[in-house]
Amino acid sequence: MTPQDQATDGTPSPFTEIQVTGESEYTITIGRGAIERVPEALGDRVAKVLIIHTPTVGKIASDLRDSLQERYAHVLLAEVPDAESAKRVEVAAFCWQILGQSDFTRTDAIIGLGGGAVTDLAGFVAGTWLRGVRLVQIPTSVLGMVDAAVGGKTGINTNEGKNLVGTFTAPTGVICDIDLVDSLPRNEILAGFAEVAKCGFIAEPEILDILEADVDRATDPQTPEFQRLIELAVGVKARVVSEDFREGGLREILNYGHTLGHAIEHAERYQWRHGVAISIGMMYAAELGRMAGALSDAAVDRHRRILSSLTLPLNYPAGRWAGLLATMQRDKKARAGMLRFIVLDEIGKPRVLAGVDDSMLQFAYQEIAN
Ligand SMILES: NC(=O)c1ccc[n+]([C@@H]2O[C@H](COP(=O)([O-])OP(=O)(O)OC[C@H]3O[C@@H](n4cnc5c(N)ncnc54)[C@H](O)[C@@H]3O)[C@@H](O)[C@H]2O)c1
Ligand SMILES: O=C(O)C(=O)C[C@@H](O)[C@H](O)[C@H](O)COP(=O)(O)O
Ligand SMILES: [Zn+2]
Repeated sequence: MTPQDQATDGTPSPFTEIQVTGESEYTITIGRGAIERVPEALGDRVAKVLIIHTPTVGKIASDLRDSLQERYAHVLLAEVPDAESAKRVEVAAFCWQILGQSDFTRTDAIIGLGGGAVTDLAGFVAGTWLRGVRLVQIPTSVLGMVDAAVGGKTGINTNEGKNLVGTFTAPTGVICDIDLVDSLPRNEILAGFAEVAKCGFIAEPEILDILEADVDRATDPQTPEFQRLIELAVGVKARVVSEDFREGGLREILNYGHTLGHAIEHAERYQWRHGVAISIGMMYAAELGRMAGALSDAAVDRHRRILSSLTLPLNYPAGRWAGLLATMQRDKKARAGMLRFIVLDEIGKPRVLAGVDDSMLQFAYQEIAN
């Protein structure tokens, strides 16, 4: 991962550019006004573009269509249901139908515009149409910018669980235009910061220092601290994905807090924000890390302090353990029926914890149950 402040022709770039390398190579462009870089991200020889978006960003989508129409023969919009309702096979089929009826070929492209749910769906559609067409992600939520749109994981949900169907589909470019989060509700900003804090806990303590110094400035899109945090979190993700795109090992650290977090999302019928569920999941993983013997009380308290400063929840009802445990058996990190968790030995030192007996899992749950 190489942050750059110079464009390839040597002229200074007004944007921060972070490269993903390895199996897939692409640039993540960050900054106010970065949406002007969409044509570069799409690349040459594209004739048709489908912009998949939610109603909440309809105006951004139609402005983007108008600007791209000067350059591309056909620019279409596909408006899909909001939030997790987008991540359903019926919605993917609706998008495939538009692509089929518009004769999209392998040189055409899809843009995912919206929160993480839409970029997950758009990525899945791009990865499956003709076995893969070009994809540019334009996240409009904090969570999309620092995580969902950035690393090439795509997915939809099934009745049995979260993200159970999906692909690894690298985008040809990711555009994180900070202007786009100006309309994002405050509670969505804070939920997105769960994934920012996650990057701090697993790999980048500077993130935690900035959050602790002044959480209001850190979460205000008008401040330099906000953009710095987006860049730091994207940097963590880009570094990990560059080394292990297909989650053979290292990439699992990005799943910190997700084993329980995904089970909570399932239990709440996907009505909870992802970041909110992950906050509880990280508190649980911290308790587990402490019980597994390594994470200090001070580090667990640091989790508690930082997540509550973001007004994120830390607890879940005591009586729900059996159902959560059953759902966690379907976690993608499980191997041969054995649950595996990401835990920390200390801040910035994640590892896999496997083969834990149910009593320890339940004991850790009691620490976060209310
Ligand atoms: N693929 C990955 O690596 C990855 C990583 C993290 C999360 N995810 C997935 O991302 C999803 C969560 O993403 P999210 O938190 O962005 O949720 P989301 O996509 O549901 O967006 C949250 C809400 O904010 C609205 N919104 C988005 N941008 C807006 C804007 N600029 N102005 C006004 N409203 C706006 C959306 O319409 C939605 O109502 C989950 O499905 C999660 O599983 C995927
Ligand atoms: O990019 C990854 O890898 C992650 O695990 C990032 C997570 O924040 C994200 O929620 C991801 O979608 C979870 O993936 P899953 O494979 O557990 O469904
Ligand atoms: Zn996540």
